Amino acid sequence: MRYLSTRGGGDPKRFCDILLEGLAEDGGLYLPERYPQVDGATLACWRGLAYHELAFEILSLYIDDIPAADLQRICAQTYRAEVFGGRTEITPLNELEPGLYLEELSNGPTLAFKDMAMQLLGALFEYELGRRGEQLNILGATSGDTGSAAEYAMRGRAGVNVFMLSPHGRMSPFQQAQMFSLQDKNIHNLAVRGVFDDCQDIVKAVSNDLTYKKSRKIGTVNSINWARLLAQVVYYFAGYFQATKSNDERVSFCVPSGNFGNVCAGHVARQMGLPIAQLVVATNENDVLDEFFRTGRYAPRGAAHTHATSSPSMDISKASNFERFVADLFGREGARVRAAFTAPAFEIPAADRERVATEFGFASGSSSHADRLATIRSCQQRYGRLIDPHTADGLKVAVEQRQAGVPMIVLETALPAKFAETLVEATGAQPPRPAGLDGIENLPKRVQVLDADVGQVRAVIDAALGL
Ligand SMILES: Cc1ncc(COP(=O)(O)O)c(C=O)c1O
Ligand SMILES: N[C@@H](CCOP(=O)(O)O)C(=O)O
Repeated sequence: MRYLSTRGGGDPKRFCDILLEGLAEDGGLYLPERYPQVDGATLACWRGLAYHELAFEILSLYIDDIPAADLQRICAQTYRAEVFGGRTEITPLNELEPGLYLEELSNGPTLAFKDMAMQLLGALFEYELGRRGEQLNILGATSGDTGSAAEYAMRGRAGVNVFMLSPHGRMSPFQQAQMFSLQDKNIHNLAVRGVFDDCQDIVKAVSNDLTYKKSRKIGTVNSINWARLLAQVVYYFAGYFQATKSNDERVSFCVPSGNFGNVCAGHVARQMGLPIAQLVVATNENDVLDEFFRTGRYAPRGAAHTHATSSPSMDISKASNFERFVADLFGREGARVRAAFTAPAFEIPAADRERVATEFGFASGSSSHADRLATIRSCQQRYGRLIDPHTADGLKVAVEQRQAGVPMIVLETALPAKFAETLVEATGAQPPRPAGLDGIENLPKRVQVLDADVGQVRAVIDAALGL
């Protein structure tokens, strides 16, 4: 399989090259030249596979530069019950009521869905860097969960340093503690005075300076990296197999969304032929994506118009991965994609708007603080299940968008323990904490606070590398 930039520049590349490269040289994001097609016979063979076996089957359709035996071993070592809360299914499906399901994606080490891909990415980086005898300096941006998942996946790994930018004071106390309490020498936390989008802009600016990127060996763990998305495709198949008995059935997914990585993985699964009826994008008050799906206009907002909400990991107004979907919508016309994503905003023609829903199956909705609290409460009362504020955004929108006769799967993107304040406001009680995490907020913290300034970030990287 070869990979091409959404903006059409550069030559086709192989998987392991783009794994280490992250952002494409022309500022675009990598996509496979085509989506491998999965027919009924293949689905029938995959039904009943263990999660790591399913992961291997899907990954091998996209990765032809790692020997099969090695990839099989990496998948088996990554997707083990011990790493994912003792659950052998890895992403168990819970029936809330007939036709409405919650797929658990947050049983990994940092209690959010990011672990699903990040654990694999850590193993892939270590494998490929070892093979090449190289080092990688990861520059990442987080609104709360990518950061800790990446740091837990990369801590102590040979050949990898992590520099993680986060919006100063905007993550929950638990999220901050998870990241900032790590004392490993290869982990560097940089809190930026700004919002997540400022952090992501800095990551892209540093990566777009090709001389700097090459000389410092800068890579990425954000969903900028195709490998992140590819790993996330697997749990759409796993959810589908658990919710259905035959491959003639269709299901819909509702996905709490911010940077559009998670639902973009669903889009890839659907393009491969997984029988998905709808992909429902659920946003919080930062509803740029919902606005697009309702109106056809994509208008990213600045920091002043990005609200601090009680689902803070989705406080994003410039959805990086949206470019991948638009590349498919525009028939991979690189120049058109570049024009759209270098403009302050863009609007798609009416004919394309129709295709977004009919050909690609997208729908959307948004949720507010009051909705979130009400949904957490009603989910606990009706189904006896505690959910986190991001998952609540998803459940609220899922219930609104459900279609008769089509099972709806809501992706659970984090555990309630990460967002105690909102859980207490909704239910009056502290959410339970998995063992070993009591008092994490009181541990000593290691973090540097910086302005939203590319120069300051580069200076920290250079100092850490002894340059
Ligand atoms: C808990 C949680 N839910 C939802 C999202 C949104 O996912 P995405 O950015 O892939 O759209 C994030 C952040 O990415 C998150 O951390
Ligand atoms: N919500 C994310 C934001 C970054 O998203 P990514 O999927 O591009 O890594 C976070 O928790 O950091």
